[in-house]
Amino acid sequence: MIEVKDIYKSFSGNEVLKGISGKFEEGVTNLIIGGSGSGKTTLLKCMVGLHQPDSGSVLYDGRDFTPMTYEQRIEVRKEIGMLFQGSALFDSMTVEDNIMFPLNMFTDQTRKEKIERVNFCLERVNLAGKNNLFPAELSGGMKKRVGIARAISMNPKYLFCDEPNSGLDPKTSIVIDELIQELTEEFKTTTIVVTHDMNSVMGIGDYILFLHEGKKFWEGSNKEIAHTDIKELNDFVFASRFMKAAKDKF
Ligand SMILES: Nc1ncnc2c1ncn2[C@@H]1O[C@H](COP(=O)(O)OP(=O)(O)OP(=O)(O)O)[C@@H](O)[C@H]1O
Repeated sequence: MIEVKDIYKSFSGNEVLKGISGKFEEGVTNLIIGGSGSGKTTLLKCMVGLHQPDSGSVLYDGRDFTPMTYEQRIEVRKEIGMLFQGSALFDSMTVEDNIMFPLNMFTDQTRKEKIERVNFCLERVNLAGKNNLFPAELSGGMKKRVGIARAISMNPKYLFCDEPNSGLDPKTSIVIDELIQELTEEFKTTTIVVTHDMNSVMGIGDYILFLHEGKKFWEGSNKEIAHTDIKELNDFVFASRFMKAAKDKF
């Protein structure tokens, strides 16, 4: 479980996060949603240590991450898998080398062990045998799946996904969402997905934290979201005419 407590973060006097708290349980898919500029990515970066919050704390199963030294953070970092926006694969490396990268960085496994792990991860994301392809030879959806394979290569306790559906067609987006949900349940990871994709919200949002202008405006599940009367949340979730019309069916 990851808990954030009263996180504040400003950039040059611009207060972006204004006291965010929330609990992200293991084995379920937790979403951070909100409009553009609401602070989702900033919160995620504060959680993984890419930004230092001005105040507040981030607890990884009770371990307070924010005051940790660089060396202590590395130990927690080894337990974190991260799927970056746009996949962030190394273009000059094969699929195999991309997935092996964290294993080379953080473990002293033999090459045979690393290849076995790469093959397991590739199989798990339905890309068995694609080891020697380069990112340029992959579709957007395949790149995401390689990104996921790399994110789970270290068998993480915590899995962060920043906009996993960006740039994907709706059908491929659902495949990626379902894969994230399956892996979360199978490996009991504490999974946090930053998204503004409404299909994801309705499909996999076990717990949803809605940010608006740097504040937590609402939290709940995808079953509850359709029945809230918070205007800011309704404006966000049911922004399109299609979603407005479909609201009563949820
Ligand atoms: N490194 C930074 N320096 C200065 N301002 C920043 C920095 N990072 C984010 N901001 C500002 O913080 C605000 C929130 O940005 P953030 O990227 O967290 O929003 P978001 O909800 O993830 O938006 P989007 O959905 O568009 O990615 C924006 O006003 C942005 O300009």
